[in-house]
Amino acid sequence: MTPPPSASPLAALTGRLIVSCQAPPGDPMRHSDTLVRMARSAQAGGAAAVRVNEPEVVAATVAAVDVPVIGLWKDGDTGVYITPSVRHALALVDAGAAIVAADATGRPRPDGSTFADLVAAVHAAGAHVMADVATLDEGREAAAQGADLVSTTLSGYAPGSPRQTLPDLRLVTDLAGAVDVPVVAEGRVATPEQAAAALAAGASSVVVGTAITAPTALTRLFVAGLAS
Ligand SMILES: CC(=O)N[C@H](C=O)[C@@H](O)[C@H](O)[C@H](O)COP(=O)(O)O
Repeated sequence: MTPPPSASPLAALTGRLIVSCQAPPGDPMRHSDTLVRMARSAQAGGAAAVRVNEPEVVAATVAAVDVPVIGLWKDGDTGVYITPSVRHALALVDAGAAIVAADATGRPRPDGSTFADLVAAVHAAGAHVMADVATLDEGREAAAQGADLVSTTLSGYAPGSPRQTLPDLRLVTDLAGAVDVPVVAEGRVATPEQAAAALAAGASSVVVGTAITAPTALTRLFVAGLAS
């Protein structure tokens, strides 16, 4: 197994907030300069890192912020769609991502590769890997395959995980007790109190997306609140 690059920039994430600066297909915010400005705002507010979709946006963000950029490349919206192949992962490293986030659920990947192949390729290219998982077993397996961080990103979205409106803090605690790498709480963290609870549950860092960077989704919540 190719050894991972030196510990930096992982140490800078400990106990800190990571802001996911993404917008879904069709959303008016899905515009490279807009997303870069979101990332700059996140940095100005104290984020330790930003999580950014697609190589073009990653490259523009890397040029605009001083914090580490976690790159992912969503391709499709079913099965393995977060950085599904080695090609996607290496494009993110080429774009300047310090950390590549990728699906580590163990489902079949479109290029027939394994998560371990992706880890080896990213490490050889000089970056780190954040494993997006849905279950404890997937997190264990991802860490055994060389992931540098394990994130609860896919809990509630991939098979075998509970559907819920709250963050999966049970999974955070279970992972923290089972793997030697930092555990990231990600998915449906909607308030500062929930973020703090995630750290207390054993997370090393917390990712917040929708609650900070998604005005369309947040507006819908208020509109629904007025209608009820
Ligand atoms: C499941 C999936 O595809 N999650 C994606 C991963 O990058 C993003 O759409 C989420 O916004 C991100 O994980 C942050 O979560 P939340 O927006 O709930 O704070």
